[in-house]
Amino acid sequence: MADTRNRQRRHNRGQRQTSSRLPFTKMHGLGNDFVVIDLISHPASLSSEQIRELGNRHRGIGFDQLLMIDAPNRPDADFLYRIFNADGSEVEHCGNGARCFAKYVLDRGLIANSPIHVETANRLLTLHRNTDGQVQVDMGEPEFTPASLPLDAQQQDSYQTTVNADGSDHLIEFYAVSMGNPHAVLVVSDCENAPVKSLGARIGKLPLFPQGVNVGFMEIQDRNHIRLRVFERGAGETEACGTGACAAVVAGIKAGLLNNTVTATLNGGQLQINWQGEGHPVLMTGPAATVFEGHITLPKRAGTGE
Ligand SMILES: N[C@H](CCC[C@H](N)C(=O)O)C(=O)O
Repeated sequence: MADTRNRQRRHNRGQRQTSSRLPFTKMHGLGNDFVVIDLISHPASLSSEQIRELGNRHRGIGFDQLLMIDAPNRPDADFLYRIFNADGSEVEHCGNGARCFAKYVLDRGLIANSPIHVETANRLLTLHRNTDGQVQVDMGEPEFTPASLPLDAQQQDSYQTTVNADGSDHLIEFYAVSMGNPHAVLVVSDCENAPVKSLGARIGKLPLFPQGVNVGFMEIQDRNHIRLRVFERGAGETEACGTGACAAVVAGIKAGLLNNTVTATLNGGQLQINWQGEGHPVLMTGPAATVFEGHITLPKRAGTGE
């Protein structure tokens, strides 16, 4: 049944007519904010320039990421999930966005109930909305090979490099983790006062990371609690980063610093992260919120009389 529906959806995608008024929903996960558009119900295509303009917090709607809901390519998925940073770059994963994705499709009846199987650029996520409204995401397994980020280095348990920021050289040590998207995790003694914006921006531009990287600054409070701030690739420091929280906890567990279930406190609130070790997926649980609905007015297409 689902596959018949998805075959029809994929067929419709081939017939894509660009709508001139495109409905959107503004959502957030712990203050990491999103514009969500449903391309199954409202076929449209957006250029990276249009995405950048929509992401502008003064001239557009404003968001950290734009999330697109579309018909899946895989027969074992209910939906396709595409993610674009505010700078217009398309990326592989967004954890806070996945929780909002689940809320969106369930609230609108695009699917009757959990579990929801969601195809991304490089993995299959499973989303469950709990009775308390929180959403649990099976984020897939972390990867540590340099090629999985990518990271231009030989594989090690941790990496060291020198970064120039704020006019001086900083020798940094970081863990490299892929959650489908790349993360460099630094352990710091004082998260509140860490140079997240200056150092995060510089690390993100290092040639070590040919496709950029999300930079996490993790303070270990005890074996079950961390404080985390993330300078995100393509968005800057955000209120929260779901994949960043997963990457940080995985790095801490792998380094023997954390237990298997950790509460991560980000600027915008808390996420529960669980990882049972290599060969297991990372489970992330947290909230999702809808803020408002609106319409994007797209430029009329030449020759269509729209
Ligand atoms: N900036 C990330 C994508 C969004 C991740 C974040 N918002 C999350 O909740 O995981 C990247 O370029 O890989």
